[in-house]
Amino acid sequence: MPASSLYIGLMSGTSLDGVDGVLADFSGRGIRTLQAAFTPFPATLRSELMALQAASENELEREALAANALARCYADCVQQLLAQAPGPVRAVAVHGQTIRHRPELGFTRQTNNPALLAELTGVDVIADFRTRDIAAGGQGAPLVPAFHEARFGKPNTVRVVVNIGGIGNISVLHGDGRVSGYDTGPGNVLMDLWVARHTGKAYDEDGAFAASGKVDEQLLEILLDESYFRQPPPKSTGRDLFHAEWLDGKLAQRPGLAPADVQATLTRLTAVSLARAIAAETVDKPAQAVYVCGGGAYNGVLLRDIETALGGGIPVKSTEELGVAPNRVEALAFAWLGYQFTRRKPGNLPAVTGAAGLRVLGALYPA
Ligand SMILES: Nc1ncnc2c1ncn2[C@@H]1O[C@H](COP(=O)(O)OP(=O)(O)OP(=O)(O)O)[C@@H](O)[C@H]1O
Ligand SMILES: CC(=O)N[C@H]1[C@@H]2OC[C@@H](O2)[C@@H](O)[C@@H]1O[C@H](C)C(=O)O
Repeated sequence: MPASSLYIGLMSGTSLDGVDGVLADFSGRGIRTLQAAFTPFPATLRSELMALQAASENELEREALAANALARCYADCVQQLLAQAPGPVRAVAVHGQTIRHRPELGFTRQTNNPALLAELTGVDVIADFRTRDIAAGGQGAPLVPAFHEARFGKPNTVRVVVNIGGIGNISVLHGDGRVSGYDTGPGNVLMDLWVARHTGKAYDEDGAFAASGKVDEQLLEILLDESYFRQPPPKSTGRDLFHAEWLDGKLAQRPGLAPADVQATLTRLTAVSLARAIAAETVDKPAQAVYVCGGGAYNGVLLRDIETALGGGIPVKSTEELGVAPNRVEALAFAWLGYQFTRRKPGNLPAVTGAAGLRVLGALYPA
């Protein structure tokens, strides 16, 4: 019997909202998503994962316990997908939960318990996708550009794929096989933090809170005065840099603003930092369109801000137009990375991460 071409991809990203899963088919032509599922994190796990983003008391033990709880959430998501699978699933490819990302120190940490996940699901698990790229001198991130090229690339067409999760990142598909990309800075992470502080909501639904305020140009300049934005690629970032203390330090330089005005300005910050990165990477040939994925694709104010920041001449669309719903792209990317692993094909792009060469990414935990 030929090996199954069905894979499950799981991604739980910097927003810490839960785990997105897809069941994908890599048989024949194309990459097809058959089903999708989402398992939200219980509030206790979410707050513990948030706490583990920075040094704290007894963190070794707490990380191990959080990894066990995380594996149970992953298993729940996998079970939902297995129940709908038309045949046996070859492997589950799981990102894990980033709790530290310090490539400049030679490490990144995605907490996880893939052995427990294999035990709970009875399916091969492929995990730990970033460390090999870092071992080869790379950033270990972003990894999605190779997948974006495989799924969304079109010959002789310059396309930009923008992921707006907690962190923002771009993939520029130059249409001639070249791909560039990097993390641009905050995606939703600062907006989420601010809206939660002032309204108690987890995120700014369709940018409504931002729309009720106005951008403060002075604060925007203060926020943009961050060396990360000026740093040349390869580069990647996370909550290690863009956290509450970072924001509060900036706001202290421009006190007394209405909360809605700060939200409007944070939305603009994400848009401007993305647009500047896109412009810098497409100087020789402008992009024909920008395709947005990640939760930020559901924020209309942010999308309009990006279009304006790009100068108005480049259409900003959803990856839905290319056949993949925005909230499925990252999980599908990990299913693809799992597929690459089983074929012993590389998952990284040295031109993006800065690694010394192409590498097979991941480690196998057999069922
Ligand atoms: N309807 C909506 N309106 C506005 N924002 C939304 C909406 N839905 C989702 N979001 C935003 O998207 C975020 C989740 O995005 P996503 O799941 O892509 O992030 P992630 O995968 O955790 O992060 P990363 O890609 O950085 O690892 C939410 O925290 C929220 O800020
Ligand atoms: C270290 C880490 O978890 N990085 C994430 C994060 O979320 C978005 C951005 O920062 C990106 O670099 C990456 O995720 C995607 C899946 C990637 O590797 O391409």
